Amino acid sequence: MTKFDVIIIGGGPAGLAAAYGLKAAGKSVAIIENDLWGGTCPNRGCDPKKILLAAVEAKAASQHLQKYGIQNVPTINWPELMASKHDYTDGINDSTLAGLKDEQVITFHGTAHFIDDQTLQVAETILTATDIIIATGQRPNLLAIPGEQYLLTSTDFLDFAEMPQRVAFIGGGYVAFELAAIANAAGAEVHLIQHNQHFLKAFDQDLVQELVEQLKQQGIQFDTDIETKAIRKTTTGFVVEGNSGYQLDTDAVICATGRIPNIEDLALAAAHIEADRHGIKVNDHLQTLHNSHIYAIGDVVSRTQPKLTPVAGFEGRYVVQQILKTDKAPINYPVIPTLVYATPKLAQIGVSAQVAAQDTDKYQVHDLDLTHWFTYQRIREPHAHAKIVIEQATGLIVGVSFLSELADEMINYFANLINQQITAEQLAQQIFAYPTPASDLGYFY
Ligand SMILES: Cc1cc2nc3c(=O)[nH]c(=O)nc-3n(C[C@H](O)[C@H](O)[C@H](O)COP(=O)(O)OP(=O)(O)OC[C@H]3O[C@@H](n4cnc5c(N)ncnc54)[C@H](O)[C@@H]3O)c2cc1C
Ligand SMILES: NC(=O)c1ccc[n+]([C@@H]2O[C@H](COP(=O)([O-])OP(=O)(O)OC[C@H]3O[C@@H](n4cnc5c(N)ncnc54)[C@H](O)[C@@H]3O)[C@@H](O)[C@H]2O)c1
Repeated sequence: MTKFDVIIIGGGPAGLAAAYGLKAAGKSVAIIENDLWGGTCPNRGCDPKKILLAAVEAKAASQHLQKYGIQNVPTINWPELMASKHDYTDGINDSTLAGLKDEQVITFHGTAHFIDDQTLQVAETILTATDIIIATGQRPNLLAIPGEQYLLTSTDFLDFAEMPQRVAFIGGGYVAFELAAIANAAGAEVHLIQHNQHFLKAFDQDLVQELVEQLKQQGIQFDTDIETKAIRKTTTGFVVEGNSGYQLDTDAVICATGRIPNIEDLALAAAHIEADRHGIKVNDHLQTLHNSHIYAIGDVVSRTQPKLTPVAGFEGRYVVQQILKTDKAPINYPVIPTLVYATPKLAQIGVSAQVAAQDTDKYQVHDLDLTHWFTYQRIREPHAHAKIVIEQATGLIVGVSFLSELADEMINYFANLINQQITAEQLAQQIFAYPTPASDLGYFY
């Protein structure tokens, strides 16, 4: 039996942040991973998606400049683009593992499960630790319907050797929107099948509708109020069968109906760890409910904050401080930006315009059509729109919704303004390079 100060289960962004922090502080640290080192984000999530998006963005930028100096819209060469993705992703597992070994973090490859609240087993190896951190993330939720064996996931899509002629996405959340935009730009006939009429629930619904309209104009078909009942294989492809006689012929069906926590293999009961369908239950120190020395971090945690890479890293760093006892305060999340990487991008942070509208004594909403602002006109974006929520008493920006190709950059500037509580007067004391998206910031107050 080998004993460590800390054992971490899961080698994704959450587990790695904790491992490096604890090792740097002198702890003996082991980390266990049962699949690819690096986890979801760099292997089959954020990063590969964003590499594919590079070509999609270039195509969209050219499209917007037709008749404004660019002739002919480029086409996406999918195999070349996929090779560019592999250039990056193929090395992640080995480089992550090498990085851990360089720092003398002890690595185990295999599926970990609890024997008791201080003991874990990986294959034949028994490990014990003073503190244990669960960082096992989530996986796609697959619909339990006839033909479920034909359902593909975001992981399959991000590895497509060829782009199918027709692709159907089930779901109306982040994954469906982002991957549908990529497939459509790559030339596929795309359907997005949603069981109700509500897309991207956490975002400003006016801006969501504007995004949907733009994606429709680009060729994506939105099939709403369709409960998917079955997937049937045919000689040429698949048929998606839904209520009210819905039938869609397609070549690939991607199930994007949310993600579920990786907890089944952990034998949580052996350590009296409680979980629900959203993940492991923790207190506001990220400790599991009955064991103060067992923590859970990242996507596997049952919590209201969005399940994103920077949140996983934040929790990893927080738990390091908890274990080192350098910080005893409950976790205090900053305001967290969220972003849908479609064409265009949709971003949100802080108080939404809908919430602000319920309390007009407290908030004021600036509803800004940005289409004719120099920044957006220069690149000939067909439509750019922001809603800025200002707190009346302080004049501070407390919430932003942003729809534009530039929303990914802008939302981070706003994250900084909001989290640092920067006033219009303080901003006026700064000089930004001009003309840039950042040099517009003063006009949003
Ligand atoms: C398609 C897609 C796109 C995304 N895009 C973005 C984005 O643009 N921006 C963003 O912020 N977030 C994005 N995300 C979310 C982001 O990937 C996750 O929030 C992040 O990876 C969470 O990190 P984590 O360490 O908690 O979990 P993970 O990265 O999932 O890592 C958990 C690790 O634990 C391992 N594991 C599981 N069970 C066991 C076990 N019993 N024993 C040993 N190891 C185990 C898994 O193999 C995995 O490697 C995206 C996700 C997907 C699927
Ligand atoms: N840009 C980003 O930051 C990013 C990108 C991709 C994924 N992610 C992360 O991954 C998570 C999962 O993304 P996702 O799009 O799979 O989930 P999601 O929760 O964003 O969306 C799930 C969608 O599936 C629909 N749905 C749920 N149950 C259904 C059912 N039984 N039948 C039909 N439709 C159903 C929901 O109405 C919703 O539209 C996100 O919540 C986020 O944490 C983040």
